[in-house]
Amino acid sequence: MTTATDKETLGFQTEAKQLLQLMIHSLYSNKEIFLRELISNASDAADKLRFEALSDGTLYEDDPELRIAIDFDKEAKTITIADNGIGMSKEDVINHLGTIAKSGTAEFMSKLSGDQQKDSQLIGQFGVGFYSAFIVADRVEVKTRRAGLDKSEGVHWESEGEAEFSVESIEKEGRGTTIILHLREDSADFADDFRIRSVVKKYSDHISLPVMMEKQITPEYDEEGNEKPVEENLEPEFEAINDATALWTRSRSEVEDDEYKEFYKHVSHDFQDPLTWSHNKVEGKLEYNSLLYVPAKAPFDMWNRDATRGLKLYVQRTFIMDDAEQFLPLYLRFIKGVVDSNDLSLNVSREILQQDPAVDSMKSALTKRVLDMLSKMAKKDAEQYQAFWDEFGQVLKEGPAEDFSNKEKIAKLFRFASTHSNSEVQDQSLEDYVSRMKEGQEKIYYVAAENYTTGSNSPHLEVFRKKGIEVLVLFDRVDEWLMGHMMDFDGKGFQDVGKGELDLGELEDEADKQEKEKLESENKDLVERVKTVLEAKVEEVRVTNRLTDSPACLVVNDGDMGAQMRRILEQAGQAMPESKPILELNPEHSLVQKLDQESDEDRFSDLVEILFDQSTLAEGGQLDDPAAYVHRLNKLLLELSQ
Ligand SMILES: Nc1ncnc2c1ncn2[C@@H]1O[C@H](COP(=O)(O)OP(=O)(O)OP(=O)(O)O)[C@@H](O)[C@H]1O
Repeated sequence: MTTATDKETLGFQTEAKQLLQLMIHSLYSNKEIFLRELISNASDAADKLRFEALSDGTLYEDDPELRIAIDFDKEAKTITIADNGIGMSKEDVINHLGTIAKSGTAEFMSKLSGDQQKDSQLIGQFGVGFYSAFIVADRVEVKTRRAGLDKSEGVHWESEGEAEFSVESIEKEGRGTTIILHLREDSADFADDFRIRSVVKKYSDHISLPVMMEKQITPEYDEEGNEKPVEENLEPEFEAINDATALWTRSRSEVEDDEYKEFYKHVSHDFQDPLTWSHNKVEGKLEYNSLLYVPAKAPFDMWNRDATRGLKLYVQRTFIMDDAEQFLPLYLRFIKGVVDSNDLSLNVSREILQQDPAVDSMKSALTKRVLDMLSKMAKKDAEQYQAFWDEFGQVLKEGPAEDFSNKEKIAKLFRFASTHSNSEVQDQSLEDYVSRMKEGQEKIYYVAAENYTTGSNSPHLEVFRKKGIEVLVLFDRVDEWLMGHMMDFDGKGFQDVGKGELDLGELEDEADKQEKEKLESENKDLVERVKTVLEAKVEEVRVTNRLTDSPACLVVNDGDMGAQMRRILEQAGQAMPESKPILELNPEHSLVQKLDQESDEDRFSDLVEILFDQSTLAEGGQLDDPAAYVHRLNKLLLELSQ
């Protein structure tokens, strides 16, 4: 009997095509990971079925024992991986196996350089999934049927991993997905019992689903040492080739580091090893297991607020949902892992999670775990912690605003660039800063700028350099906003060196104060003259002893927004209330002294305008009228050269 087929040939989405090519070339040296990826997908499919079956038991049909079965054919050079999980409908197949419906794909694609070596690292970060089949196969077939659909609604997908794939309806008795890999000549050695077993053991031992293979018949010998004939027509026997217990339910002492690492790759779809992890069993009022990982690299979509985040939630070993974001605060969104609760109901939904007080207690306990894990890492391995900080520091900086109760703990994890290390690497902790504070120093000083160079060369730092006082140089966009939420650390307040009158507290000696008063009275007239010129532009003019090399600088009033924060908000198109800076003059500087002696009012006013504009430029600001500045400067230069 022949039936009309509905076979259609479709083109891969452009990104999928590019990714396929890249993957085949770049993952060549680590071919065996295809098996991990396909087993991981099969295990996810089993989890999804288990979850849907909670509300509709008929989905199990008459096949409730979930498993993955692997078979191979040496002659035909094929490997077959079959699961009886949720399966896919025709629409699912077209959507999932013809496109890459992942957030961050476009961004990922734009980062590719065309240099295979560099790109292969990126692709690892991106996660390879189903397409990894094409690393070893030049033709891949998928036969699948979604649980609950009629057996006539099976689908056959096939592709050679070039530009196209075909889909066609088929009859499929059992639900779930069977993937047949037609191995490339150079990968034919994977069609081998020992090879498959060892790869599965290596990568997928921890999967809670049994991976079954046909038992090999061990030859038996008679007393004379001759091999006994094997019984014909013997039913093949299958055995699980992996451990098949959920890794997080095992005790810590039984789990090897390599197993933790492989499990991480399974839950996170990451390609690299995690930096560290924390595995805990909690008993008492609430009972749950958690296994939390810190990835080595930030995902591409970390800054996308809609990006997936959160843990995999299990209830009594049953998978409930991916991306359960209720268990960790937003500033820890980079953490991956599993939480398995004994208290929640199997019918729990996202809405219920949001209201459940037990979830709140778990969230605060898990948050502490993560913070402890990070501080342990910082103490144990500074290099590793630095790698973490470089990737995730900026996210962690959202912490004090979101999580007031852990403010001090989070602050201990921060690292900043500082005048102490004289480098833009953010590797100085607040504890270290405090331990280096000068006798009588009451505040933690910082300067905020567009970048490290502008910050560290800011005129505001001159007096601090002179007195040997350390200043933190902040240049991440979130920094000033962060400082707005920090208040203090270890009882010491934070002070923006570009804000308010210079107040060095106890660090200023009596001689300094007297000197300043003397300068103020000596320069009273000058200050008044400058004020008249800049009346429209500044709030106030005063003399200062904070400068050594620069003639002048701008500061903002204590209660006002810092200049850098203002610039960021203005760039983002926010309308800002009018606010004028304060101009501080260094009366010791010869330019300022010359200014004082200038009797020509026009020339005086030009010089003052130039000083003002230069002070704006020195702190990384932009001039309102750059052409006027250039014009005045050129006038001066001409006079000089005459
Ligand atoms: N064995 C399977 N059973 C059911 N659905 C599957 C199976 N394998 C893949 N899929 C579907 O195809 C989709 C794409 O799989 P793929 O492995 O490419 O990406 P992923 O698993 O979503 O993410 P990653 O690339 O990070 O692994 C899956 O999300 C799933 O919906």
